[in-house]
Amino acid sequence: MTDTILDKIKAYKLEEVAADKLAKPLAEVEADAKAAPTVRPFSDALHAASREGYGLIAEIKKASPSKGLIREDFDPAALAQAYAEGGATCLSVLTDTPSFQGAKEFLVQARDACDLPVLRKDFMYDTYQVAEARALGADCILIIMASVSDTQALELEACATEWGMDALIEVHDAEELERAGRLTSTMIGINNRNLKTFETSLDVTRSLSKSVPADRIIVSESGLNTPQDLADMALYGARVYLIGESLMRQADVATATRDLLANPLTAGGM
Ligand SMILES: O=P(O)(O)OC[C@@H](O)[C@@H](O)c1c[nH]c2ccccc12
Repeated sequence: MTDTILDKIKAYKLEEVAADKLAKPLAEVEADAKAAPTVRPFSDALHAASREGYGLIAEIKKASPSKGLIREDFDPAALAQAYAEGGATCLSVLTDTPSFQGAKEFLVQARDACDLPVLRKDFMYDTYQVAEARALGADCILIIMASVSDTQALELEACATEWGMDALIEVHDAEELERAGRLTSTMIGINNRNLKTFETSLDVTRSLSKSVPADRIIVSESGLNTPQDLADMALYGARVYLIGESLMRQADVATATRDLLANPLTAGGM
């Protein structure tokens, strides 16, 4: 069977982590993590925002494997400030370089420029990467169920908890959602994009949302463009959104963010 994009990413990521461990041993990363700025509550902020209106995790994303370069004029600090000004609840910063032209340094720059909690958006396999996330200042990590075993997911989640961080558990089908139920994190990200094919459809949130237990909060991820898309997802119980490309393509990111979040479908008004 030919490798999927996700298989290829996993292969280079494991090599990268092995090289990073040689360049900077775990003990040093842990020392940096202990000295890092205090954790900002990520999931609490989203819970609170989604009770009032919508919660938004706004993504700082320069490029992607499916779209190539998304934003030429790319300054993580300025983008973080624009997102905060536009009313984003949290930030997501891509730290993967080969596929997304991201960088670890972008996370540091974005977080320093605002008060928002920050998700390290990367492909996580090893608890070394979790300690590294905290050392960079991250407040939350991503666990992609399509790319890890149950044991790995549990290890990554436990490590995030030890460092005081939250975890966003990403799923794309019913089986992954079922596996996510074995973890304790309350944030379930339903990725509308299939990371093996890059096919994107909001039907993924429409169909999986009904199987998410009531004590979890749904984050609808990817392919969201308009206020109508958000209202549509809200009808399926998703009041928190992870959005990158459609905002990254705007000249005025603060205004675009504000416009996207205006007039939310009120909670209970369904
Ligand atoms: O740019 P979009 O279509 O708004 O999507 C954002 C985010 O959901 C997407 O970047 C993403 C979701 N899960 C991921 C896992 C790895 C890398 C990237 C992602």
